[in-house]
Amino acid sequence: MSVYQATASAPVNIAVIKYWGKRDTKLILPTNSSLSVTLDQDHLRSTTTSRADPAFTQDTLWLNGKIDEIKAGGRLETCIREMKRLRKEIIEDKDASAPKANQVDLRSLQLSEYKVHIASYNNFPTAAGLASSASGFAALVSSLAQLYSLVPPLVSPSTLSLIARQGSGSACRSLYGGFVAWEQGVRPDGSDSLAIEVAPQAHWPEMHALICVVSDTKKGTSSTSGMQRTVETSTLLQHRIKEVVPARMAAITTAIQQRDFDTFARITMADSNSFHAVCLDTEPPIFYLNDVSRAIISVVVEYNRLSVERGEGYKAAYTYDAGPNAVIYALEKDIKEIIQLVLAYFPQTAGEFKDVLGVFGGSVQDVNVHAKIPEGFNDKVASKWEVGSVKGLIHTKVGDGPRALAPEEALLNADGIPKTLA
Ligand SMILES: Nc1ncnc2c1ncn2[C@@H]1O[C@H](COP(=O)(O)OP(=O)(O)OP(=O)(O)O)[C@@H](O)[C@H]1O
Ligand SMILES: C[C@@](O)(CCOP(=O)(O)OP(=O)(O)O)CC(=O)O
Repeated sequence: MSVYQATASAPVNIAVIKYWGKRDTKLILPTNSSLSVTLDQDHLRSTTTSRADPAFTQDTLWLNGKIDEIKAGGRLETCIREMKRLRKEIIEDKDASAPKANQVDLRSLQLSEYKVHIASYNNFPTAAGLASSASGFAALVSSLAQLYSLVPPLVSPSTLSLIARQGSGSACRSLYGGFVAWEQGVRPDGSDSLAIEVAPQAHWPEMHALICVVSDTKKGTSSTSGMQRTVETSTLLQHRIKEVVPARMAAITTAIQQRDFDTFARITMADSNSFHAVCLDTEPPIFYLNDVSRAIISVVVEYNRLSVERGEGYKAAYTYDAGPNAVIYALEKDIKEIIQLVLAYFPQTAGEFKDVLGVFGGSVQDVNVHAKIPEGFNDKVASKWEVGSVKGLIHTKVGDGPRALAPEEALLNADGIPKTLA
């Protein structure tokens, strides 16, 4: 009997214009458009295998080897149901004699009527403010799209993004590589609230990112509940939605198209600040940044001041999601200097984090030997922190969209059970 199984991986994305607020919590329709950079899956990714089988008795999902309950009416159920519906609508209803591999078994069920087993694995901490829900739901939708043959040119990533969006808003942007906008849309049914590609990865491959992991534990206020509270209580959010974001979306799109890093950096930092300002304007206030986050901001601000003084314009852009971890965007030519600077203020545990060693062209036991403050930098802007204040550094760059993986990469065994559990 045929095996109906597919594996896909999907990237994390980190927004430079932040999504914060829903106008419809069930359909996950945002109060403003947003824009992100997709990060390289060679570093951070979710991998998901989906399998449809007439012998399965219920839809089941394992996340990192543990069953994740698919609650009725919940986000996982919505995504799985919508992918089955799309399969039925686009393929099965159109062609009763659909290709054999997509067709029937002894009980005359269509593929979309089989129950599915899904195994997913994140190669980085889940629910720690590293956008696991974004890569996770994008990988889920991508693996089901492969399984159900809902692939281009029949189905575009934008169409799939409509479904990933209902898993987690930011997930819709992980359906594309490169630079991606999530257009808020106006229709009440959400059919125009989708992701579009602003520029592919190849347009600006020099865009690198340094993730400073300040905390890898579960955060206090989830994005979902935090943004809802902001919508209900913040007056500043209304100004952000109406006046601030639309102009920034247009300006940063142009900056990306023109590969204008200085403007890209100014807008990115301004929007991170605006997002954290509306968090503070929430009742009761929400604090995602901590003292380490703020020290990183001070270091980046001084670095940019020096860069302007040198006539080079802004060279680093910090941005923070709903947690204390910093993502610093910078061009490839400057990333080494920035990593050296970060090491000078936030020393790493010797021998542990090797994710930044690539730029130093070799391996040493203690990455801290590379710490260096550029000449002319006012080193009083922040104090030097203890080892471990920044727990890890991940050097990555702009990356591609979801990938279809080979059968050998499957996370399910021949019985449709995660290989790690068998
Ligand atoms: N690989 C995955 N497959 C399916 N669902 C996932 C996957 N990874 C994460 N999720 C879902 O996303 C939730 C975590 O989302 P949450 O928003 O709390 O954290 P985060 O995405 O790391 O942070 P943020 O979105 O604020 O950056 C998990 O509890 C799980 O429900
Ligand atoms: C701060 C953010 O990262 C918020 C992300 O929120 P989520 O997409 O995690 O929220 P839900 O739609 O409720 O799942 C900004 C962004 O990614 O644009």
